[in-house]
Amino acid sequence: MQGPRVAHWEFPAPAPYPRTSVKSRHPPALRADFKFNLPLLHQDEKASMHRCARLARSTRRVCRGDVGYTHNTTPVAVIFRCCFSTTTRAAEPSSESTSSTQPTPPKSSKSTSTLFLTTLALAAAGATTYQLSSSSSPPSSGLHERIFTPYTITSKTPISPTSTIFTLSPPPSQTSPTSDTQSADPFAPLWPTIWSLTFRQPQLQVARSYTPLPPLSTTPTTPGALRFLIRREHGGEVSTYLSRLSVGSTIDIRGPVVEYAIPPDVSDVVFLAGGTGIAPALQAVRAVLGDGVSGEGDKSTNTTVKILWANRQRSECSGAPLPAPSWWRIWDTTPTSTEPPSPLVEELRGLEARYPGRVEVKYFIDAEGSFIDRRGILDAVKSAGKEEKEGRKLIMVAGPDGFVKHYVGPRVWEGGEEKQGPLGGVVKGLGLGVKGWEVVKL
Ligand SMILES: Cc1cc2nc3c(=O)[nH]c(=O)nc-3n(C[C@H](O)[C@H](O)[C@H](O)COP(=O)(O)OP(=O)(O)OC[C@H]3O[C@@H](n4cnc5c(N)ncnc54)[C@H](O)[C@@H]3O)c2cc1C
Repeated sequence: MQGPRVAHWEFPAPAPYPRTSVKSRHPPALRADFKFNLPLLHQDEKASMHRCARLARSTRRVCRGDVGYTHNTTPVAVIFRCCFSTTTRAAEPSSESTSSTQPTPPKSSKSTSTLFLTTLALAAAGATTYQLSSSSSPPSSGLHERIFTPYTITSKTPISPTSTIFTLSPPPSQTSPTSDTQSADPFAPLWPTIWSLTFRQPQLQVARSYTPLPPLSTTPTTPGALRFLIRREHGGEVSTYLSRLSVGSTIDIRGPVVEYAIPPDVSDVVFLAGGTGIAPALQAVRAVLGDGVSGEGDKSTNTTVKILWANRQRSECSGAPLPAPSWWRIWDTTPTSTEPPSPLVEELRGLEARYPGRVEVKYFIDAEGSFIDRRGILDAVKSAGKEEKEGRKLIMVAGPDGFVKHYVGPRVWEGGEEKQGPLGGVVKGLGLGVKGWEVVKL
C-alpha cells in the first residue's frame, strides 16, 4: 500500500489556482481503500455505495448517468451503481444511460459451506456474467457500458515530456462494419456531447476516465479508432501504467459515459481549459460546429467557441503564440513562436483556420506568468456577444479540481450525489459581466 506522497511541482511559478496535479477529485487518502478494500463495500451497502461514489471521482463522473464499477477479481463482475447528477441551472440533462438490465449488486454473503449452495452461487455467478455480456445490448461502437473491451494501441504521439496522444483501435471483430453508418464513425451519436471512457489498469484493478479527442477530419482513421491526450501523473497508477505501454499493447476500455450534452440551441461557448481539459474543449468545438464535412452540428454560421487554454509549461503547447502582457494584445495579434507546433497546437490552428472568427484559442502558460484572468474571460465573453443572436451562451470549465474551483467554484457532494454546486470563483466575481451566460463545470 502506498504511503502519503508529496505533490510534485515542476516549477516554482505561482498559479492563481491550487495546482492539484490531476483532475481526480477524491481525497488521496481514500485511493488506497478503493484499490485494496473494495470487497469490504459489501458489508454496509448503503454507506459503501456513498463511499464508492466518492471514490469514483477520479474514475468517472457523470452528468445524469450512473457509475458502474466492476471489480473482476471475483468470478462475477461486481457492479455498484451510484447515481449522482449535476443539477444546476447550468447543466442540462445529458443522455440517460440507465439500463433496466442492470444487475443488482450482490448482497452480503451469508455463506454456508454446503456444496449445494456453492454450486448454486457459481451457477448464479455464471448467469450474471452471461447477463452482463449478453442482455445489455452494446452500443454500435462495440464498446460496452460495463464490460471492458481490449483496444490496441496503434500509435503514440508525444506532445510533451509528460503528455502523449494515444491512438487506439478496436478489436478486429468490431472493425468489420455491418453497415455504412458503422463504417463511417460508430461514435457519431456521441460527438454532440462531452463524453469519456473508462480505462482499466488490470493488475491493480483500478480504473480512470479519459476523454476521446474528436477524429481529425484531415486524416482517414480506422472506423472505431479513438485518440486520447493522456498526461502521465507523477506517481499516478493508471496514467503511469498507460505511459509504459508500447504500440501493439492492449488497453481495457469501457463506456461511454456522457458528461454533458451540449444544448442544440447553443450560440456561444467560452471554454476555460486547464491542461488535458483541452480534450473536452475539442469535443465542445466538434459538438457545436460539427465535423466540417457532413454539416452535422453546424446549424448556425455565427456560432462561436473561444478556448482559453492554460498549461503549466510551454512544452505542453509548444508552438503556441507567445503570451503577451495584456489580453487585448494577444486577442488582436498573433505573436509568433519559433518552435515547431505540437500536433495538438496544429490541430487547434487547423480549427481556427477552418472556422475563422468562430473558433479562437488563447494560450496561457503558468511558468511564463500568463494566467487566465478576469479580463481575459470578460474579453472572450464580450467578443462572443458582440453580435446580437439567439441561443444559449455557455462558459464551460474543465481541468484539475483546483482549476475548476478557482474559476467557477467547486463541485459539491450532496446526499451521495455529485452536483455542480453554486457558482463561485473568478467567474462569479465578474457579476453582470457574464449576465446571461450559463456555467458548466466538467
Ligand atoms: C471525466 C474525466 C475525464 C478525464 N479525462 C482525462 C483525459 O482526457 N486525459 C488525462 O490525462 N486525464 C483525464 N482525466 C483524469 C484521469 O481520469 C486520472 O485522474 C489521471 O490520469 C490520474 O490518474 P492516475 O491513476 O494516473 O493517478 P492517481 O493514482 O489517481 O494519482 C493521482 C495523483 O495523486 C497522487 N497520489 C496518489 N496516491 C496518493 C496518496 N495516497 N497520497 C497523496 N497523493 C497521492 C499521485 O502521485 C498523482 O500525482 C479525466 C478525469 C475525469 C473525471
